Amino acid sequence: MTPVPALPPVIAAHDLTKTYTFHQQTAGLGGALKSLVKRKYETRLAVDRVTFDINRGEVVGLLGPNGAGKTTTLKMLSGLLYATGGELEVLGHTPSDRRHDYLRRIALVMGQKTMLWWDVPAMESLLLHKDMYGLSTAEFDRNVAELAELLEVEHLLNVQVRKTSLGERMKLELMAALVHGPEILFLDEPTIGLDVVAKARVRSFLADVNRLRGTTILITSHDMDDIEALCSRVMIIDHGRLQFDGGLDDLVRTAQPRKLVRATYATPVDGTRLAGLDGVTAVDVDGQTVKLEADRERAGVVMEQLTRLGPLVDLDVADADVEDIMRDLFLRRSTLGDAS
Ligand SMILES: Nc1ncnc2c1ncn2[C@@H]1O[C@H](COP(=O)(O)OP(=O)(O)OP(=O)(O)O)[C@@H](O)[C@H]1O
Repeated sequence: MTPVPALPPVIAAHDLTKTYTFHQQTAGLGGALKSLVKRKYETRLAVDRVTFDINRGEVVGLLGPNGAGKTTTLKMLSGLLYATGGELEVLGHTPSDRRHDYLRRIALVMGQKTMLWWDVPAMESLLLHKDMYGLSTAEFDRNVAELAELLEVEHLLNVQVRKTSLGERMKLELMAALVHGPEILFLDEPTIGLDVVAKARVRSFLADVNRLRGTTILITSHDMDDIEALCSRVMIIDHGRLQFDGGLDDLVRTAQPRKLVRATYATPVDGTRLAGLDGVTAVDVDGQTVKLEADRERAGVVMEQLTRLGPLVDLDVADADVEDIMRDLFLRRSTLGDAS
């Protein structure tokens, strides 16, 4: 049998770099005048030699603390910013060329920016997209019907956008982004500010879009539930550098998260004795219950100590959730960085 040739990645970034050049201006009129005469330029390395490939149909989470370079990366991929170094090819295009046939195949949704006109119904904006992307009426009608049904927004299409709620507006934003049938969807914090129900709706919609249309999705989010629900692969960026690229499971293994331990005793115990133990943190004693966090490799010793504290009636050991793992990871890195 002839082997099936591997498909090329839809996104290929090699040593992708972005340095911002900007000038600092001191506050007030004096500062403004001074900066007119003598400008002091500064540079900031926002994305630093990042290399990755993404294949068609993947849903990848781009994670990192504030200021890590996530939005800058998405903006370069979608062609809003040019890269200052490295190579970048998306769907065979150089994004910053902003060619129409490239823009026709991608979409960028930024949770805090709107692409809908505020004072008119969303349908007006959708019709504008129809013209902009040269969609036939049949294609447009089909896409609008499919997306409106998936998002349950049929009743909102003819309502002035300013009269919709935040959650409703995000659904309409997603609709506007997807009406031209992009192959790649770049999402920057799509669930920011939404309530629990709206977040869940957006997540299941995105999962449907990926499954039904095969849309490749690259998403940034500070909400780990978004990532856990959608992404099998995560890339972690910190200080502009790619620190991890792999499965969510691998991340949990690599990060060696601490164990969360909860021990309940038949009588009140003096759990403070555990506070001095190597690898033990966050000891909380409440009468007959002791809660603590233990380093994975010290867990055995800690359990042994717990059994010696008193008559044990229940012992519960769990892994930290992904959110804790990320917090740990970034905290550890910044502490290491500060120390060096
Ligand atoms: N237009 C700009 N000019 C100068 N510096 C910028 C500009 N935009 C972003 N930066 C800087 O580049 C770095 C990366 O910013 P970026 O917005 O990509 O981070 P982020 O990971 O998306 O953060 P957040 O999670 O807070 O949205 C930060 O240090 C930021 O201050």
